[in-house]
Amino acid sequence: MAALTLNEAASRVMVALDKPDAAAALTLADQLHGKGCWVKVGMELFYAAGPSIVRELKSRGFRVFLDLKMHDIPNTVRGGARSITRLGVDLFNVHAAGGIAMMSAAAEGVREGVASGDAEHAPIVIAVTQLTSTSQDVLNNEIGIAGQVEDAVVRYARLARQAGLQGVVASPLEVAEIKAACGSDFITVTPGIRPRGADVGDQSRIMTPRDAVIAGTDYLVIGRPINAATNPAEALDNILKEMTE
Ligand SMILES: O=C(O)c1cc(=O)[nH]c(=O)n1[C@@H]1O[C@H](COP(=O)(O)O)[C@@H](O)[C@H]1O
Repeated sequence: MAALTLNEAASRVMVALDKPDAAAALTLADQLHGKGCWVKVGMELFYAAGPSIVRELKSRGFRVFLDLKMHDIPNTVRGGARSITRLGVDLFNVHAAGGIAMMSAAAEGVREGVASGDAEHAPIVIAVTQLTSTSQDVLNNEIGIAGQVEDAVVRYARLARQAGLQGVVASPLEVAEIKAACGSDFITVTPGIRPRGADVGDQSRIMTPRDAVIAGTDYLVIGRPINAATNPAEALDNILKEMTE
């Protein structure tokens, strides 16, 4: 495998703007401006700042992953997906646990949003498999799903593919099995990234940035190792350097 250039590495990093309001998120975004990374807007920021934060980030030239993890009846998810598509995000997610009908409805909502003429492009839609905070023990003994985490993840990935979605969110630990089951073009977006020595926090299924690249993941979602750093730009630079080695 050829080593990544810094630009290639940056285009595969999605920095989670997990901040309490628009001002804090935009301060962080401005520190990352020009690096070539994506930004991710999740629940904390979106519920505080609303759709306008997506427009602000798009106007600054960022590619935006809207992480609202929709999980509802198909009709509701279809409408949500239509609204998100009109908002102009580049990628968004739903929960695979909603099943094939729900995930297909998300894809249908995207088509409707594009057909309405209000969207410039169709966002990529991916499905969350098992959250990276879920350990083998919690899966088996708390949630009550038997078997290996990887098998549960691959099962959800297959459902997402069947529903016509373009990829999944999973841990980088599961990328090889997902690609083997769903094809190399099936996109893997992987949180649970921790540089060596970084605080693991509430994550369970983790990998270093370098190992995630070697595992063949398409996108690395990185939050606290960058957004809680004293110097986020420097933290990102260090991670990009590691990814290219
Ligand atoms: O969909 C996600 O982005 C997501 C799925 C998942 O399984 N695990 C996960 O951590 N995430 C998100 O990825 C980010 C990880 O942040 P850190 O743990 O701070 O690096 C957070 O914004 C999470 O909401």
